[in-house]
Amino acid sequence: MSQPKPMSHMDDNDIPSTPGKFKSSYIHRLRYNFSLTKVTVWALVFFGLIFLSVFFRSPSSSKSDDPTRRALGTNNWGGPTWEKRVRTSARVRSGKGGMSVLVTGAAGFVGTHVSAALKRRGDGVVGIDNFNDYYDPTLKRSRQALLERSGVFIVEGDINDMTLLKKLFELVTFTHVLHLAAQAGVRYAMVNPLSYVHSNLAGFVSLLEVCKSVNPQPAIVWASSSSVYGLNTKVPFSEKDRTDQPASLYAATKKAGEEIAHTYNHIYGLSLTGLRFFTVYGPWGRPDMAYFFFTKAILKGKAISIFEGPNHGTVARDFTYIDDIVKGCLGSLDTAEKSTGSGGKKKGPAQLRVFNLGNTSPVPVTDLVGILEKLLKVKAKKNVMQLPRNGDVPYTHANISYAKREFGYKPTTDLETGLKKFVKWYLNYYSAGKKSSG
Ligand SMILES: O=C(O)[C@H]1O[C@H](OP(=O)(O)OP(=O)(O)OC[C@H]2O[C@@H](n3ccc(=O)[nH]c3=O)[C@H](O)[C@@H]2O)[C@H](O)[C@@H](O)[C@@H]1O
Repeated sequence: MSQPKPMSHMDDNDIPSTPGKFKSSYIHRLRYNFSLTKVTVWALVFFGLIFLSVFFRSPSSSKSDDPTRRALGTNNWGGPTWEKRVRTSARVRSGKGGMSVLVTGAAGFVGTHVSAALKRRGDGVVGIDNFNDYYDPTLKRSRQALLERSGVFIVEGDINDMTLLKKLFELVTFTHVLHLAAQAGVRYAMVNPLSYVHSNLAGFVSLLEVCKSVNPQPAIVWASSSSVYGLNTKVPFSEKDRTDQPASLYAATKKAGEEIAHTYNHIYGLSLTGLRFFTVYGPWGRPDMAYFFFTKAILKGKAISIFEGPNHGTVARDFTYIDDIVKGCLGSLDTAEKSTGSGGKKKGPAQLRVFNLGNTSPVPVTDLVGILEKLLKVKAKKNVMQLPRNGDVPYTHANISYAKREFGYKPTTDLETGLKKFVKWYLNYYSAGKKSSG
């Protein structure tokens, strides 16, 4: 912005601010003085308001209402060293002929496990994650360190940043995208609904927009959710069952994601596979999930709320162990066909699939608590209460025959075995490093 001249240097020949109108020097100076004072006053008011809004904003409102609050350090990318790290991480192990995968949400629970598994078998992997603070970001940083040690680089950025996504595709010819970045959690959707729109809708569309334009287009495998079955009562849930009655905004955004996937497949020839995960649990899991925060509360002697259905009905979940989910993700990636479009144009029909990835063995939440009590050797303080109207559904149960047929998906870990591994990790992680469990 140009600065006003100092008063002493102003003369009658100065060009008036409104062309064509003469202003005397006196009036000009008077106006200049007056407007300078006005500008100063308004600037003070403006900066004062910014100061007040920053320092007196209530922590709860900033945490719950602003979806962008979760985006931390999204501009931390670029430069020759960064580009080299991206390229190195994406490199397929020589002689392997494997895939090169962009994993979104790579510092998340499922993202970390699948990225590590891909790298182990020789595929190239580049992660992207915005490290938001929906749950303890130090856990995400620990997962990042774990991946770093196995040679996976996680780019810090948001999937809504299309410039960043385009840059990544400029640097690497990704054959596949495993899209796991999302705002997860059923109940939090009532607290911060716009964060679901930001990540699960806008973020997904941004990613698809970039994928449809690049050449060659990658095949995309992405995380939907068992919650899309919503109020469906026909069990076990089959991919053919209705999914038009979501019980939470979270479920609605995942269902919308499935319809958006259909559109991008139809118009642009993108190969798209949606995975309906059923309550995934295990080591390095998500602290917002019941098995995780129940463990923490039980160990601290704090009470836990256990939901039950009407007339003391059982609330149950088809809890699925992380290793089984990893196998399902790898199977989906391995059987994903190539996208058919190029230059943003469809050249022929492309693959469009949706799979249930569950355990086919629902367990009541009361049994989950019983197993945790046994493993932790501590009696839980239980508050049994009616399932609140918070987006939770009473029951989930996956029919997995489609995934079995397509890529031999066969879960092998029962809840007790899986929780044993989780508890072992939990005790080790939170005691060894003296980390706080949030
Ligand atoms: O299957 C899925 O698609 C979903 O699985 C989980 O959602 P949810 O099954 O509700 O998992 P939790 O939040 O861990 O709840 C597990 C069970 O514990 C119950 N619960 C939860 C919280 C609580 O305080 N008490 C309680 O009894 C819930 O009603 C539910 O039956 C994940 O949080 C979602 O991100 C995921 O999409």
